[in-house]
Amino acid sequence: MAIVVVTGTGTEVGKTVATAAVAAASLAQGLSVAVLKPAQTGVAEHEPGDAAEVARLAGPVTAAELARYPEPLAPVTAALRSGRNPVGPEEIAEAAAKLAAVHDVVLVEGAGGLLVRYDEKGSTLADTAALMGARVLLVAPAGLGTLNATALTAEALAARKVICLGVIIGSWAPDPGLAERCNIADLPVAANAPLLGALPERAAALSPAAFRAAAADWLAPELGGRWDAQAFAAHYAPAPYAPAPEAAPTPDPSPAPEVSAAPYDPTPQQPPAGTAPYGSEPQQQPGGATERYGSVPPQPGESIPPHASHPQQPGGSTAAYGSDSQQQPGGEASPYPSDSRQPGGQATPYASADQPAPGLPAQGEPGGTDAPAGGVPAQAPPMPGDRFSR
Ligand SMILES: Nc1ncnc2c1ncn2[C@@H]1O[C@H](COP(=O)(O)OP(=O)(O)OP(=O)(O)O)[C@@H](O)[C@H]1O
Ligand SMILES: C[C@H](N)[C@H](N)CCCCCC(=O)O
Ligand SMILES: [Mg+2]
Repeated sequence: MAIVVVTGTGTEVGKTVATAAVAAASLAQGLSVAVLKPAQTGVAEHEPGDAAEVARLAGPVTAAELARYPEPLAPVTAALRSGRNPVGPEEIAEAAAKLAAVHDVVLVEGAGGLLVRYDEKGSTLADTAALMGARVLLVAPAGLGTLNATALTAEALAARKVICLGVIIGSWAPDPGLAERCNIADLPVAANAPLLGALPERAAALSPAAFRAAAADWLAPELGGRWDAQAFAAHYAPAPYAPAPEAAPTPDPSPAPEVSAAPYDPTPQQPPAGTAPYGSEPQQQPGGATERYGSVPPQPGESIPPHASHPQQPGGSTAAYGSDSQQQPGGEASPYPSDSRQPGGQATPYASADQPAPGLPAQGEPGGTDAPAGGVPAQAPPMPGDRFSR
């Protein structure tokens, strides 16, 4: 009934694991699920491919592959080198349509990123999604470098008028760094689509039973889960930016250099090594602080609101995506809260930055799936596959 294409910012970002989570959440809702991996590369004939991995983790799905090429390469390259036929968008669309006729949800997992070539014409998964009129889930890493790849993928989708349902973080570490924490707010901006989930780093290592029990904790209600984007953002929000205190001036013990009255030399002087050559030397501020952006430097004790002009979600709020899970009080796009509390002082289900979020097991804990999902919005049971066709 609904065909959803799962792409990523690249290879090895967690598309298969995310596909398995979406499949598991759908199965738990009583939906029938098919997984189609049009071109499986880098896997020998006797080995399980990505579709089989989804079935292992998620449960009883129909797992389909159209072509398999042993070398770990882009599909068209692997096909040509192996002497086998490439698969193109028409063949993929036809197979997906057949599966969609008898399943509620069909998840089509690409190979690598969106613009990887499938055939000699240069057809890509993006072209295939456009041909099928299917929506796309984008799996992205959390860390530094993800924003550019996410924005590029979003642009490529928009250029083909393909709708991105949202972003899933393919692997969320128990000890995320500053970039990862900031990217919770920045990824939806880069993608121009909401954040719809985050899979814990060790998700694929869970037993199938633990994976199935926890999958809904990692996915937003739009994907059949109970993951709360706002609570997740509040829990992991980084501390507001605070400039390092200025170092107290230290007395210079060396004697002052003697100044000799040199005769005037009219030849141009070379700038000292390390000086910017283009006349764009940042202005030096009193006190030695370098101000690059022309704004007034903070005074001691004055704090700067983090990303005060952070752009809002499309439409000024996140309601455009059929969920208000990311909406902030007053319709503001998500700022970076400075503590782990919900507006109004209510503690989030994420007790502290040191505690794993629900469904995100701590190191060494098996599963960790029984944490309460306090504050989770109630979700009406969807019609088969309808969440993907809004
Ligand atoms: N959340 C996770 N927990 C545990 N392992 C993970 C997780 N995400 C990814 N991995 C591991 O990282 C590797 C890449 O993940 P995955 O196979 O999902 O990537 P992919 O985006 O599907 O790549 P491909 O382009 O080959 O299809 C796999 O070995 C997988 O087991
Ligand atoms: C072998 C690998 N795991 C994927 N199946 C194929 C990834 C192709 C990536 C091509 C590229 O973007 O350079
Ligand atoms: Mg994969």
